[in-house]
Amino acid sequence: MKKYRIALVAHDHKKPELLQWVNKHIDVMRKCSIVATGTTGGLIADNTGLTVTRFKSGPLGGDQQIGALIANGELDALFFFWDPLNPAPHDPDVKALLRLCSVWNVPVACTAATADMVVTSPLFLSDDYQPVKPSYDR
Ligand SMILES: O=C(CO)COP(=O)(O)O
Repeated sequence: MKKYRIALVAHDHKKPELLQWVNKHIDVMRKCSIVATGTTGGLIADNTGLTVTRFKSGPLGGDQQIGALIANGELDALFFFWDPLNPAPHDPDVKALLRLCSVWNVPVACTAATADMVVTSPLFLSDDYQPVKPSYDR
């Protein structure tokens, strides 16, 4: 079974929800190779024992670092619990990250409910399933 390469990101008010979600799916998470933005990654590593590769904090470029993974075909799914109720200083980066998921057909879950469905799908962790990678003529 291949190691699924996932990214975990949450804005501050959503961090408790993401941590709870990670613990709920801890067995699946152990089968994944996990990257995260800085503060999110620290929180998850400290509270779950999972190994997490931490990038910069979101406002300092962490979202863009994850975007680079997507552009390079190095990420299988993004779990991004962004905050719909509080403005982020780096909102352009947030939009850019979500946009790249659409550009490259990368599964992205922005709510715990969607994230539940993604990780419980038989396609998740499956060696057989490869999402169509769009090719762009430019
Ligand atoms: O701001 C973020 C995503 O846009 C998350 O960054 P932190 O994980 O460092 O809080």
